[in-house]
This record gives sequence, C-alpha cells and structure tokens, in this order.
Amino acid sequence: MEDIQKQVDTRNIALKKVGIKDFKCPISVLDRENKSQNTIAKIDAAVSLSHDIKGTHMSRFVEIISEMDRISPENIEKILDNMIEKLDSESAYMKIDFDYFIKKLSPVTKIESLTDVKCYYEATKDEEFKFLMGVSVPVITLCPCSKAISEFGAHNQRAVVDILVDMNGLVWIEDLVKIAEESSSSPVYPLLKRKDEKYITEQSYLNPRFVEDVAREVALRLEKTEKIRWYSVKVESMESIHNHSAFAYTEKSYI
Ligand SMILES: Nc1nc2c(ncn2[C@@H]2O[C@H](COP(=O)(O)OP(=O)(O)OP(=O)(O)O)[C@@H](O)[C@H]2O)c(=O)[nH]1
Repeated sequence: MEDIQKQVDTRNIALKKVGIKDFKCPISVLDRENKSQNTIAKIDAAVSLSHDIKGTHMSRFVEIISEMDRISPENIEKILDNMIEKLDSESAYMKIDFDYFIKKLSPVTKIESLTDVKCYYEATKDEEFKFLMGVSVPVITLCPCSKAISEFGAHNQRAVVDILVDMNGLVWIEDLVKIAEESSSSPVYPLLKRKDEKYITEQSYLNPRFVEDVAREVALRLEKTEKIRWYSVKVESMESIHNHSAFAYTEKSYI
C-alpha cells in the first residue's frame, strides 16, 4: 500500500508543529490528597517535520498517547522522547487540558463538596525539556471604586485567575488555587447555605479588589514560592456593569 506521508517534499518548507488536536482520553493525574485522580484529558500532540518529508504519521500519536499511564512531568518527558523517536523528528510538543477536582468546605457550615478547576500541562522537548503547568481559578472580585463612591453596595462579579508556572520541583494545583483565592475578594464555592452566603457577601465587601490588585497579590505570593522559577498571571473580571471584561496581566522575567 502506498505510503504518501513518506514521499519527498520539494518545497523546502519545514513545519514547526504537525500532529493531532483535541484528542480525548481518560488519564490519571497526581493528586495531593489521594495520590492520583482519574479525569478526562483533551490532548494536542505534535512534532516538527523536516522540509523534505510530505507528512507525519498521525496514527502513531494515538498509539503513543494510548500507552500513557499516570501523567506527571517525568513521564511526559518520556512520552515526548517516544514521539521524537517514533516519528523520526527533532522536537515534540504536547498540551494536556483537564478538569481537576478539589474538595472544598463551605466557609461557615463546613460542608464538604467538590469543585472543578481547569488545568493544563504544556510541554516541549527539543535540545531541552520545558514543562509548564496552568490553572484557571474562579474567584469573586468586588470593585474598590464602586464601593468608595456609592452610598451602599458595590458591583462585584466572578473573575478568573489564570496562573502559568515553570517549576523546579513539584507545585501542587491546590497551592496555586489557594494563592488565587487569597488574592481575590472571596473564593467561590459549589455549596453554600444561607449562613455561608452571608459570610462571603460580607467577606467580599471587606476585601475590594481591582483586577490589578489580584494580579499583584498573586505575583507577590508566587515570588515567595521557591519551587517556581517563572510565572505569568492573567486576571479577567467579567464585569457585572459592562458587556465586556476588565483584565490585568503580568509575568516574571526569566532570571
Ligand atoms: N500527515 C497527515 N496525515 C493525515 C492527514 N489527514 C489524515 N491523515 C492520517 O493518515 C493516517 C494514516 O497514516 P499513518 O499514520 O502513517 O498510517 P500508517 O502508514 O498505516 O502507519 P505507520 O506504519 O505507523 O506509518 C490516518 O490516521 C489519518 O489520520 C494529514 O493532513 N496529514
């Protein structure tokens, strides 16, 4: 059977990434409390393609991903090495998006429930291995300006804190969630009784935060986290008084 992918290409254009996108499969990730947590991943996987080869062998990505067991920085590097070898390439890339579930206690009634946090691992292997972990944490922001100029009340809304880190050691997802929540007007919770709702309404009012405040508070805490050598922070507040968001972004320059 003819192997079109193997044909020579003469246009002299190398491709940085060729592969598969949005491949879904069950995975198991590290979990601080229970050692591992089963979830569903959406995976992009790619390799570089030399200028003189017509196409990559897409089926091999699925073969390699299907052999994956628990996802951790160590075994992601092995998977990328496997992709480089099996697809005869110089570099490999993988992005793994997944929902991670964290136990939360309601603030006053202390009732336990599970909340989901969108996370992703993004890894590249060429001469070196680069691994980034990202979390998107939903929080509440209450506007300091609205509070200061109003007789009563202040506009407040859900916001999302996106933290991306380059780690030199294991940083737990739970620790990044805690940093985001401590930096905002209040965390959000899956389960709230009226006593809890009263508490977070007042807690938010006592902790007004611009998006700029949240970004700076998160950056301050990440600076103090020794296992983080680089980070970026993006805070987007879905403003309740506008049909657009407010946002703030910062990142640490690599030393
Ligand atoms: N490179 C490339 N492959 C594609 C494209 N569209 C479909 N294919 C894939 O071609 C694949 C089959 O090619 P290979 O993966 O090389 O399959 P194979 O040659 O039988 O398997 P190997 O012996 O491992 O190379 C199918 O899985 C399709 O997904 C495309 O745009 N580019």
